[in-house]
Amino acid sequence: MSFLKPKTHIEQGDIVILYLSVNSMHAIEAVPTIVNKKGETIQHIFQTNYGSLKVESIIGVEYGSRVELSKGWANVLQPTPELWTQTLPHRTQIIYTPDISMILHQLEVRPGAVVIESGTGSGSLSHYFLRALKPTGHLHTFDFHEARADQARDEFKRHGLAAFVTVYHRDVCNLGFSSELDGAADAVFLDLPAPDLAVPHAFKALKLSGGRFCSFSPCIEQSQRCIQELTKLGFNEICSMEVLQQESVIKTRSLPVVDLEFLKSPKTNETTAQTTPSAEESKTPKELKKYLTSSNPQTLPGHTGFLTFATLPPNIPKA
Ligand SMILES: C[S@@+](CC[C@H](N)C(=O)[O-])C[C@H]1O[C@@H](n2cnc3c(N)ncnc32)[C@H](O)[C@@H]1O
Repeated sequence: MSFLKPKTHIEQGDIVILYLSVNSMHAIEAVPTIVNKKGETIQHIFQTNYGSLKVESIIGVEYGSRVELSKGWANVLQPTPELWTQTLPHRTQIIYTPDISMILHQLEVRPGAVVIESGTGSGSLSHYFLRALKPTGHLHTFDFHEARADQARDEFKRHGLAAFVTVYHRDVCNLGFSSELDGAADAVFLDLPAPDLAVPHAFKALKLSGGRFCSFSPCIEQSQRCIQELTKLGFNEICSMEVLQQESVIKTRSLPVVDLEFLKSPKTNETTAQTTPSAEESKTPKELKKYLTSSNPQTLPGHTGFLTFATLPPNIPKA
């Protein structure tokens, strides 16, 4: 139940983030025993690069504390959607925090909002929707892959979020969202290979008072087809964007400095020979000076997908 509200201490059954470093984290379930592949109940020992952890030992421990591993130590953290995205079991490609921040902002997801999502996938984005719309809103999430829908439903239950989400096993492109949801949604989000096929269903599901739409597509052709459908149905404020991270590395560097003082000297025919250094000389660095510099790192996170946003204005007839 560790996703539901802030807690001080780890309780049995909590999902706990075992934080070794910024690039090494694991999500573990705080239970003393587990069932192995042979069906035997065994003690829950979790292996890390810094040795093993007897999981029973963290039950009752304060969140944020440092715990001993057999060859080092780690911190035990309460999970947030951001930490979950970095540690969740991948059943599909997932959406990551930079794109998700833009999605939540543009869809104006807030407490009380009714949001429709498809596909559910690994539930990465769903956890952020749930945090934003609790305690009075609801997430309706759809996936046509039955095992994924079941796993997501089970995960939301174990995370204490079941009251705020309904998981459906359904092909939304062919069958649409449930008819009970017609005119019910404040926002619709699609992460599908053919989002254009689901746009008419999103149109139906949005409230008569209007709402926001978003589709995430790795390829621009998918976005183009989606935009054609949105335009036909009367959506406006249509906009496609990419969230790209541009990092700057700030460092003090020692750089060779060419002495350009000679440029200030008056150039007379007589003195030029003495005051102006030869081309070779002027290229020679005279000394190293320290400068505070800014540059881009060698590698930057690149393209993830195109985010297409649109608004359904109020009172568009849905005949
Ligand atoms: C890339 S994953 C979604 C990942 C998710 N946004 C996340 O962050 O974890 C796409 C999902 O869409 C589902 N899907 C594809 N076509 C679908 C359809 N027509 N109806 C419902 N689900 C569909 C797939 O089964 C898959 O689980």
